[in-house]
Amino acid sequence: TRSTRPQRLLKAVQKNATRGDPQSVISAIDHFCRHSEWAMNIGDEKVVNELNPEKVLELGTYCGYSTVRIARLLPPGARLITLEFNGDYAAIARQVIAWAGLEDKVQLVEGASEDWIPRMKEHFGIETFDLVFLDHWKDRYLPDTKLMEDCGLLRKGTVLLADNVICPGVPDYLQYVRNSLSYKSCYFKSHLEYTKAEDGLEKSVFLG
Ligand SMILES: Cn1ncc2cc([C@H](O)c3cccc(CNC(=O)c4cc(-c5ccc(F)cc5)cc(O)c4O)c3)ccc21
Ligand SMILES: [Mg+2]
Repeated sequence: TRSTRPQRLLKAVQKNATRGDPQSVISAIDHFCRHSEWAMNIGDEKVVNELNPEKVLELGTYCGYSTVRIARLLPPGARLITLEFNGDYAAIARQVIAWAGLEDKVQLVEGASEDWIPRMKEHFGIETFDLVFLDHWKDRYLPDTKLMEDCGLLRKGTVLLADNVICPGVPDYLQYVRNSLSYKSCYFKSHLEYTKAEDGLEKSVFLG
């Protein structure tokens, strides 16, 4: 059977990127996807460099592109936990993350966000996160944000960074973080990966 797109992406990484060099992995994926200048270029690097987060949660790994972009910027000892629901994507992402040499900073967990968010404390010993990157099913952004609040995983200053707030769009989540007194929210305009369609990231700081 034909290879899948994630399998072809992994082959491109193993062919074109240097093992242990995260930047070369990012360039190989950009080249493979012909990524235009993506919201990730504005959002992740700026936010991660400003924040210097120790504990990062990513909801939605896919092939590990944003995982590598964020993890390569983390200081020594910092950890990124990334949740991926789809086993095929998780298998590819593990190899992309390993190729980048970031496996000791990243923990990839297979499963659904709603199952794993309540287990962060007892399973990973994580009290609160400094940064959460939301990039999974768009109808899960809001319920999972409320779940993280209820589980006490957000502290004063925790930053939520949400991808695709315009396309495919997450209207219920946007309405919530922009109107809730518990968040200070701002929008980074960009465009959807591979296209010229408008998209953007919403950065929301939890006020406690
Ligand atoms: C519960 N749970 N917990 C963890 C978790 C992880 C997953 C998977 O990683 C997964 C699989 C498929 C799709 C997504 C969401 N992503 C998208 O749907 C998306 C779409 C577009 C776009 C935009 C315009 C188009 F025309 C087509 C696609 C652009 C984007 O950047 C996206 O992120 C996430 C699923 C549920 C999960
Ligand atoms: Mg996305």
